[in-house]
Amino acid sequence: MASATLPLPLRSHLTRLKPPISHAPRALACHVKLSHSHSNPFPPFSLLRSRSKGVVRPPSAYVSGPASDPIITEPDPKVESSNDAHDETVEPPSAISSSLLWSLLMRYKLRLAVSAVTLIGCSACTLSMPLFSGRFFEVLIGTRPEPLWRLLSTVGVLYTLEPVLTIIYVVNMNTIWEKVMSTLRAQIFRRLLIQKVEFFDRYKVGELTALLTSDLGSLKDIVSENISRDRGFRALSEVIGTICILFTLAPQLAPILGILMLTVSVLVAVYKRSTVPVFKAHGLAQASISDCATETFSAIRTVRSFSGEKRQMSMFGSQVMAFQSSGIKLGTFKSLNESLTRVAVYISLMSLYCLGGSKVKAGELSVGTIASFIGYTFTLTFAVQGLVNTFGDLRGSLAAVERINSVFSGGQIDEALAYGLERDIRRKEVDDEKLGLFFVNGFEEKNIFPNIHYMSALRSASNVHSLAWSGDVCLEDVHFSYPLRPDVEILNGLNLRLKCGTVTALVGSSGAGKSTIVQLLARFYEPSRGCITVSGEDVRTFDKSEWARVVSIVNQEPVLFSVSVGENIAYGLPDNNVSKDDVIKAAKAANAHDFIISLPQGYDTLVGERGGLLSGGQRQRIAIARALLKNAPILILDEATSALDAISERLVQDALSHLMKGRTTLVIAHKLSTVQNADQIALCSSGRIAELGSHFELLAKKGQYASLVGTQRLAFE
Ligand SMILES: Nc1ncnc2c1ncn2[C@@H]1O[C@H](COP(=O)(O)OP(=O)(O)OP(=O)(O)O)[C@@H](O)[C@H]1O
Repeated sequence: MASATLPLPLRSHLTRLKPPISHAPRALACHVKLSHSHSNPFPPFSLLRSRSKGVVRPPSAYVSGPASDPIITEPDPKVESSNDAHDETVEPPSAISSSLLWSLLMRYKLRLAVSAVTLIGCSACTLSMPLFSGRFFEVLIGTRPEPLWRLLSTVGVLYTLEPVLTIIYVVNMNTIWEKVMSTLRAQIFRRLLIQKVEFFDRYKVGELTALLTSDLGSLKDIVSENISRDRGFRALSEVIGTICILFTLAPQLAPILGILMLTVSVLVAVYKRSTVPVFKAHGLAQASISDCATETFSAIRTVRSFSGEKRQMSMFGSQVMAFQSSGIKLGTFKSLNESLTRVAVYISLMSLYCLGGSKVKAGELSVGTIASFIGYTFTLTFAVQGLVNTFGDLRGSLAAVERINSVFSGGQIDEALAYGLERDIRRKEVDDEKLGLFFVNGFEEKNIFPNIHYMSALRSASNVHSLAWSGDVCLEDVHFSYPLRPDVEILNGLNLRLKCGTVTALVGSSGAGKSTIVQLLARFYEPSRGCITVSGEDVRTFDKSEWARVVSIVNQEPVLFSVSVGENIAYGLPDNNVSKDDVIKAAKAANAHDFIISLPQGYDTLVGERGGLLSGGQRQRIAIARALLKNAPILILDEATSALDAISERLVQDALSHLMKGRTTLVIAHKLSTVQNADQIALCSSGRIAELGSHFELLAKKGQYASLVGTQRLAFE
C-alpha cells in the first residue's frame, strides 16, 4: 500500500471518495495522506491502444463521480505551493537519447534484417568484381584454363545482382530512417509545445525552429546521405573487404601497397573534409543575399518613405561581393579536391605498377592478380574518402543532438499542460496515424511524465466548468516574479476577487503588473506564493488544458492563424467539429458577418500570415467571434479596443458587450472612460490592489484613481 500527499482543495474532492487519514489546515503547503487500493495508476498509452482497437477509454482517474476513486499509488504526489519547488526535484530527461533511437529502430526489425543481408550481398558483389576482372585478363592471355562464356556469365550475374541488392538496401534503410525521423521530429515538436512559457521567453523562435529543421536535418542526413555506394556502412565494408582481399591475394605486396593506399586516401579525404567550411560559407553568403532581398521587399514602404534605396543597394552590393569572393574561393578548392582524388589514385597505381610489375616480371605474381589490384586501388580510394566523410557527418549529427538536448535541459515540461494534453489525445481516436507519431511505446511515461502519479491526482476535469460558471475567481495573497528575472517581484501579496458574472476593470500605470495578472489567470505562469482559486478551489488542481477551456482572452493584437476566416473562428473549439452555422452565428454576434461575406471568398478567405490581410478591427472581431464560440465562463479583455479607430471601436465594443454577458470578466484598459461602467474597478500599484470600488466610489476617495482620471482629463460628472 502506498500513500499520497494532496493539497487541501483536492482533498475536499477526494474525501467524498475515500476517508482521509488526517486533516490539515487550508493551505496549499499542507497535504493530506490518502490510502488507496489501486495498483495501476496509468496504463501506458501503447497498452490502452492494444486493449481495444480504435476505442480507448480515458484513464479512470478522470471519470468523475463517486464510482471512480482517484488513482494514487506512489508516495508523495503533491501540488506544491511553488511549482518550481516541485520541479527542482526532476532531472529533465534528454530529448534524444540512444535508448529512444534504439526503441524507434527496433520497430523495424524485419527491415533492418533485410538491410543487413542486402548490404552484405551488394558489398560482396562489389568486392568480387576486380577479382573477376583479373581472371578475365588471365583467360584472355591464356594463363587460365576456363571457358570465357562461363566467366562472363558469372560477371553478368554479379552486374545484375549488385544494383538490385543496392536498391533493396537503400530503399529499406531510407524508409526506416524516414519513419524514425518523423517520429523524432514529432516528439521534439511535442516536447517544445509542452514547455513552460518561460522557455519561450528564453529562446528565440528562430532558435527553436532550427532544432526541428537544421539540427534534425543533420541527424537525418547521417543515414540518408550515407547509404550511397561510397558512403557509410557500405564504404566501411568495402574498406575492410578490400584490405582482407589484398592480403589474401598477395601477402608479399599487400602490407606495403595496402598501407600506402590507405595513408594517401585518408590524407586526401581528411584534407578535402577540412574544406567543408568553405562550402558552408558559400551557402551562408547565398542565404544572406536572400535575407537582404526579403527584408528590403517586405519593408518596401519603409524603404521608400526614408529614401533608403541607396542604403539597401549598398547592403545588397556588399552581400553580392561576399558571395562572389566565396564563390571564387570555392571554385579553387573544388578543382583542388578533384585533382587530389586523382593524385591519390595515381600514387597508388604508380606504386602498384612499380612494385607489382617487378613481381610479375620475376614470376612471383600473376598478371590477373595485378589487374585485380588495379580495381581494388579504385575501390579503396573512393571507399576511404566516403568513410572519412561519414565520420565528419557523424560528428555534425552528434553536435546537433547535443544542441537539441542542451536546449531541452534548460527548460521544464509544464506537466499540468502535458498531462491534460495526453489525456485529451487518449480520449480521442488513438489510431489516428498523425497523433500516433507523437507516442513511442512506454517512452513518454518515464521521460515526459516523471511525476505521473502526482499528475494523476489532479481533480476530475468535469468540475472546472461548473465551478467557473458559478463561483468567484480569487487571487489570494499572490506573489510573483518572472522566472527570467527572479529578483524582481512584480506582484507582492495581491488580493483580488472577480465576482461571478460581473465585470472587474483593472487599471494602473504602465508596468504596474496588469498584464502579469492576466498571464497568471491564464496560467501561463504560476504564482510563486499564494494562489488563484475558482469557487474556492485552487486552480492548480486542474490540468491546464481544462483550465484553458474556461478562460477566454481577447487582447490588443489578436493573433490569427494563416488559414481561412471560418477556420480561425472555429479554432475557438479546436477539438470539436464546429458546424458552419455555429461559426456564422458567432460571427454575427461579433459584428463580423457583414465584412466577412464581403471578402472575396467569404468565410473561406485566407487571412494571411498572423491575419495580416485584415484590418485591426476586423481581426479583433474575428477574435471575439472565436471567443464567443469558445463560450468560456471567464473572460479577459486586455486592451481589446485600444488600437482601434472610433468606428471600429464602436463595432468591437458592441461585439464585446455580447461576449461579456453573464461571464466573469476582467477588463484592462488605459482609457479610463471605457471602464467607468464596470461593476468594480481595481487599481493596481506596486504589485498590489491599492484601490477597489465603483468609478464614483473611487473618485470620491480622491486617491490614485481620481488623479489618473484627472490626468486623462475626463470630466465624468
Ligand atoms: N516575460 C517577462 N519577463 C520578465 N519581466 C517581464 C515580462 N513581462 C513583463 N515583465 C515586467 O513585468 C512588469 C509588469 O509588466 P506588465 O506587462 O504586467 O505591466 P502592465 O501594467 O500590463 O503595463 P502596460 O500597461 O504598459 O501594459 C514590467 O516591469 C515588465 O518589464
